[in-house]
Amino acid sequence: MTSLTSLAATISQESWKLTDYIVRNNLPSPSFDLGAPAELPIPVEDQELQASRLKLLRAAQDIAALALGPVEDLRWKAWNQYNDNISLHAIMRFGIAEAVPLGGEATFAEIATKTGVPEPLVTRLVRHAAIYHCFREPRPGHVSHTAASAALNRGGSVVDWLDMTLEEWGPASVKAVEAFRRFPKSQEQTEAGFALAFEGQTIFEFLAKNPERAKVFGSAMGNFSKGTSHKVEHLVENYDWIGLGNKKVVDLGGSHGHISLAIAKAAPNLKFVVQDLPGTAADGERMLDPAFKSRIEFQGHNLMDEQPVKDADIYMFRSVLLNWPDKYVVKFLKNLVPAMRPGVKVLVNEGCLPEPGTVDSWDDKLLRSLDLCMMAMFNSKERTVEEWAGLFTEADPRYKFVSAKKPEGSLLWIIETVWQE
Ligand SMILES: C[S@@+](CC[C@H](N)C(=O)[O-])C[C@H]1O[C@@H](n2cnc3c(N)ncnc32)[C@H](O)[C@@H]1O
Repeated sequence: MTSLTSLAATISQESWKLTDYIVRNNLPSPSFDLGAPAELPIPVEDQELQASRLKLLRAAQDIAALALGPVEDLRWKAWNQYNDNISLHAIMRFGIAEAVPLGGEATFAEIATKTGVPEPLVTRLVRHAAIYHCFREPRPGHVSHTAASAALNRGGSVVDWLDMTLEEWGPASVKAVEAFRRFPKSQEQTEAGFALAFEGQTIFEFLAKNPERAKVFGSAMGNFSKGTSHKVEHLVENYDWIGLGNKKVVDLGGSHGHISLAIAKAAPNLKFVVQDLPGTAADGERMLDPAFKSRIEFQGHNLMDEQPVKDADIYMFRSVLLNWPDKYVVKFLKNLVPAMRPGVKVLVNEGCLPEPGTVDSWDDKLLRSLDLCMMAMFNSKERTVEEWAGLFTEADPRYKFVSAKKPEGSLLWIIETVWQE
């Protein structure tokens, strides 16, 4: 049972553990100020410290909710998320962080001149964002940076992440409830929240027509793959790629080939065919390190069509099937059947929804948020291990489930099936 005092004790205890590590290692203290580290300086591989950090985060969230009381908590949850996004969205869209010099100050009028946003609006947006520690107003009318606004000023993947989230995911999520009210049993991407928000287009059609948005998406998602929970090393180090020897792997929906490349570096006898929609495959081929040209080939291929590579030993889907409703996953697996021979494997490297209460609530929230995000964007979902196994059986009972394992620290599981006649 949690109470204000036991949560406060947890917060105090876990804060001390983290502070002790930071002080003993002479690391900079976490702070909102400009110059503070952009990430909490705790090593990602130190599981004990990371567990402390999770306990602290959970307890801090829970104590805020208890201090509000259930009704106020619900009220503020709904209200704050939308309002915080207005200021954050505008700051990102109009480049307000870039208009303030790092280490200096800018007046509201100067920011208005640089960004073209009227001064009264700049004032309202910045004063709102300052409450969540993005900018400071050290004296009336003058703006300086905090650690968060400085990160926006420096640009890079965090800005791409905000850009993608606020420009595309936000509108899709606002339309999600309308989508499932209008199309309650739909398994079509064209009836998802995203399509309702973007003139009936699927996200893939939209990105194909808007290359500048595709670039932002690519950068934001690439960064997600580098995050600890999705990093490619989990797949490289937790499957016996070297033991496969001299085999051929087809990487379906492999984008620009960064996953195949990482595996190719670790297993020098494997060859790869990276398949994606023609434009993406062509870009991947152009970008490929010439040293790998003899081992990694790119091929334009639509998942909707029959698999053209018939002599591979492994067909791999990595962060691809979660974008598709069940009926399409079954279709994609059926499209592989003409290429199957006894012993050929299909690997799926995707998230698996846990049984409630079996994983840390922070990870649980991340997975369940991804599940809702998949619903809003694609009318698809995150699946349990049993649901994955069921889709293989539905596609063809000759797919035999071998194993499902979750590498330590990874949110993506490695699910293996083998073809048996
Ligand atoms: C979320 S990305 C995953 C990329 C990569 N596998 C990874 O793990 O980073 C999904 C990929 O599926 C591709 N894709 C979407 N629809 C497709 C289709 N109909 N046929 C082939 N690829 C498709 C997209 O272009 C994109 O590269």
